[in-house]
Amino acid sequence: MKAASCLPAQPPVDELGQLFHRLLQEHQSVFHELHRQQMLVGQIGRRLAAVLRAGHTLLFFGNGGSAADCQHLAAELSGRFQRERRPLAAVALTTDSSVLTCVANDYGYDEVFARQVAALGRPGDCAIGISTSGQSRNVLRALAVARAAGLHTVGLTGRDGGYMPSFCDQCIVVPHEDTARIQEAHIFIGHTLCAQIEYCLGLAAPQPAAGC
Ligand SMILES: O=C(CO)[C@@H](O)[C@H](O)[C@H](O)[C@H](O)COP(=O)(O)O
Ligand SMILES: [Zn+2]
Repeated sequence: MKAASCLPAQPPVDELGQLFHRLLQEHQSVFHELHRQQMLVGQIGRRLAAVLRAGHTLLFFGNGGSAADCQHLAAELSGRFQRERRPLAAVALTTDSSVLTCVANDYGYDEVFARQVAALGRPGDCAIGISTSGQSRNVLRALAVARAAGLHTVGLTGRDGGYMPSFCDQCIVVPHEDTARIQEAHIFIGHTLCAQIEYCLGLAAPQPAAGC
């Protein structure tokens, strides 16, 4: 075990304070931008609710931190979010290491999500790709396969959107350069979508969302 004397004598209060100050400013500008896009968030939430109401499935996919977001959001829906209610059909395509390693090894990493979408996706389902850069080829490939198979396609992305908007029926771009800030905005959007799904399906206490 490391001796306590290895720790700095004083916590770097000024640096931490500056960091928090900068993060607050960055979050303020990101959330200001999301506020501008709230109509789009509402439209996507209503569309996802309609997909689920019709007995279809949401398929989530992304890399790294976005893979974690996919699992997080699929769990909110198939497991539990804010209310006791029936489980909803949502799955993350990022979790089965046997499928991921088989497909990457035999067909290439670009195919790891596309092949699962081809195997599992049905017309009327919704494919949700998450990529902070909008440049990840495996995410773009899966969206292309989904669209060709008659799935609705939704993207969460960042920076200038990369190629994502042209692969998606509905796409939210978080116009920030820092991957961490984009991911934080994505999980905020994801939670908002979960709340709206529960509201639209009559599964939660009222929240301000019209026209479900
Ligand atoms: O979480 C982080 C960085 O915050 C990383 O794991 C990050 O998700 C990975 O580098 C991803 O491969 C980036 O892919 P993408 O978001 O550009 O599609
Ligand atoms: Zn991250």
